Amino acid sequence: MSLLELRNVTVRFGGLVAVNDVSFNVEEGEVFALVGPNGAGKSTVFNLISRFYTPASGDILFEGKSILGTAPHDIPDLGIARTFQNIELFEHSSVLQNLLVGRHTHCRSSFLSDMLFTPFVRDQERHHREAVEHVIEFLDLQPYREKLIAGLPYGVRKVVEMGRALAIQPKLLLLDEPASGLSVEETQDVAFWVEDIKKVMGITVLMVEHDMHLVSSVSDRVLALADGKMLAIGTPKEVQSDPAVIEAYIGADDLTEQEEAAQ
Ligand SMILES: Nc1ncnc2c1ncn2[C@@H]1O[C@H](COP(=O)(O)OP(=O)(O)OP(=O)(O)O)[C@@H](O)[C@H]1O
Repeated sequence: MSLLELRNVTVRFGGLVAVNDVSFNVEEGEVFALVGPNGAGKSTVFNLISRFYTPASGDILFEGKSILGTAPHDIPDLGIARTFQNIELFEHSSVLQNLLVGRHTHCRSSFLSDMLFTPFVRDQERHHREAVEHVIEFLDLQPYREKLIAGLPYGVRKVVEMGRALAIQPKLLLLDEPASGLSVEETQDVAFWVEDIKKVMGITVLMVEHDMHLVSSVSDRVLALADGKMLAIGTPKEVQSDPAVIEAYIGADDLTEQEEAAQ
């Protein structure tokens, strides 16, 4: 059984087919990348798995069960955590607080047990702390733990965003353009984190990424999309040399050049 499976998924926005009959499986323990030119449907696929969107047809299975009946706020409870392209952190809270907030979406205590601070709540609290401390250690965030997000460099915020998702201790981590806006050195760090998330933490990773160098260096398998359709699926090498993929990227470049020339 695959960890995640999309079966013939189609998404429409009015007359536009943003995702067109897409099927793929993500196996436990792999790093799987979604690539494709702008507007290919990558973010829409992420938003489907997060349950922000519901497909017009098809099914999405996590650990063999359909998640289409699961509300977006219950998705982390299944073991799926995500980062966002435009970092979504509490700007005026510390790194530690942001990571703890991530954990608390997992909290199973009731309002009454919280108020009474029962042994169950104390146990949960300790468990949350331990999980967060582990992530801080893992991502080398120790120097920033008490710092407010608002004062941190962009590259560190990206790492905190990843930490917030990891603090949930997910089975599947969705990384939405983890290298966007980062320098070459910072992107190399992301490659190391992704490798360690897979090898040391044993977490399966599904990522959307434009940086093909990063994609080739960390991904086990890649799915290329264009105009909502599947173009190719396979190892990074197989996908990069696929004629349909090359064509889609060249087509996209031509379009960008035409748009630039028209301005
Ligand atoms: N909420 C929405 N309402 C209407 N159209 C949408 C919506 N979200 C996405 N689209 C359209 O669906 C198509 C796929 O968009 P999507 O954002 O999934 O592409 P993408 O591959 O993630 O692109 P990028 O790399 O630029 O982020 C695009 O044509 C986009 O304009």
